[in-house]
Amino acid sequence: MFYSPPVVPQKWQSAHEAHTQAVEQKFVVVAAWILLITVVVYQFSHDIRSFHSSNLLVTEFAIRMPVILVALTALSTHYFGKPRCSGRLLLQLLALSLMVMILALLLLHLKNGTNEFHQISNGLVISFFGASMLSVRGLRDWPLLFLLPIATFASLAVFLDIALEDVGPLVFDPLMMMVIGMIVMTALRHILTSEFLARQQLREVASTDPLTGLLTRRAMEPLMDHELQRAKRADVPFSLVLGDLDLFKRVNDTWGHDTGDLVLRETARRLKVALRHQDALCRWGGEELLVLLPDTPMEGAREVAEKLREVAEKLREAMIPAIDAHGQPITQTISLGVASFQTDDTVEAIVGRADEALYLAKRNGRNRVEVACRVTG
Ligand SMILES: Nc1nc2c(ncn2[C@@H]2O[C@H](COP(=O)(O)OP(=O)(O)OP(=O)(O)O)[C@@H](O)[C@H]2O)c(=O)[nH]1
Repeated sequence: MFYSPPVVPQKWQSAHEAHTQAVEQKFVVVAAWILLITVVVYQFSHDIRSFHSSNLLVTEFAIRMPVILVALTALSTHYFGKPRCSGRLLLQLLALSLMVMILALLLLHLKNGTNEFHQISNGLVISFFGASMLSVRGLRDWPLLFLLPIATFASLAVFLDIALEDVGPLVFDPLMMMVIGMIVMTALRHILTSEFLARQQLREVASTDPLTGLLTRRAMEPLMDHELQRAKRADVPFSLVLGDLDLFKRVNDTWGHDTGDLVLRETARRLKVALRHQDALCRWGGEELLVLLPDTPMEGAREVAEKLREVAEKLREAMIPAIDAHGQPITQTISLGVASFQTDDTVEAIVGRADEALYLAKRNGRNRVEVACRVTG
């Protein structure tokens, strides 16, 4: 195939959906302004356009009304937040009301036998192109935006005894514009998706520690902020566990930096497997790891920390094949400090308390868990 459209991997599907919705929200504002201005201009520019059906002015205005109302609704949603309508729905309504308007105008002029079809034909070309540009979701929108209005129009034409042969030449150009519009919109959508994928890849590189594959400290900070806000708003607990590999310098000094890296990587992998899906584990510093435990009070966090300590301790058996060349097993343990959210907390304060608890764990002999004291106000 000469062209393959960008494919969004499963893991980014929901982020891509959010991105598409954000694009739709912006797009709808531009589209609403353009439609509002053009429809109003067309309503009041009959003389300039040598459009002589002034007796149909009121009927035409009624036919244009749905577009005006949908555009005003879209602008009101954007500027005042009310009514709450999704961008996609508004785009569909804008495109649909545009199609209904232009086909109804065509029907009106055909029925009344006016001779201004070159004007109507121009309007059809512009409207069909416009509606196809509003179909942000591509061909999925096509049946609703084109098939339904055109089928309704054809049925009404037959019902009103309008010969469909007379309509054919009028709709040929607009249908071509519809095809062109769909192609342009598809290309635009693919460009937007490619940009989204490039941005996601960059973000993933920036948020992943290359040695351990864990989140970086920078990626963890917004997660902690988010959890702090949620805890304050919804009164749900959360905890942090700060872990530090014990006497890690000795591993490096004895076995070399490469083996140190291996121990660090394997510890990180095993701790990650031991955590729940919603927990976040990051490399906080050199050989320091930080765990964010949402919806977890102090006691639960202590249990998790104890489990992590045991997992790290078992690393000794796991590492034997990896360091077989040296002929000796590595003993690697971890000390952990636990701190939980308290009213009026800040992220820095919780991390600070977890750090103090970790310091205590080191002082009390390493390979142990300590819990930060409650700060009473
Ligand atoms: N191999 C390797 N070593 C690292 C990495 N990051 C930090 N380190 C080492 O980790 C060691 C940390 O040593 P210290 O801070 O003295 O602490 P420790 O030896 O772990 O002793 P305690 O923390 O008191 O138990 C240093 O030697 C760092 O060079 C890394 O990415 N790879």
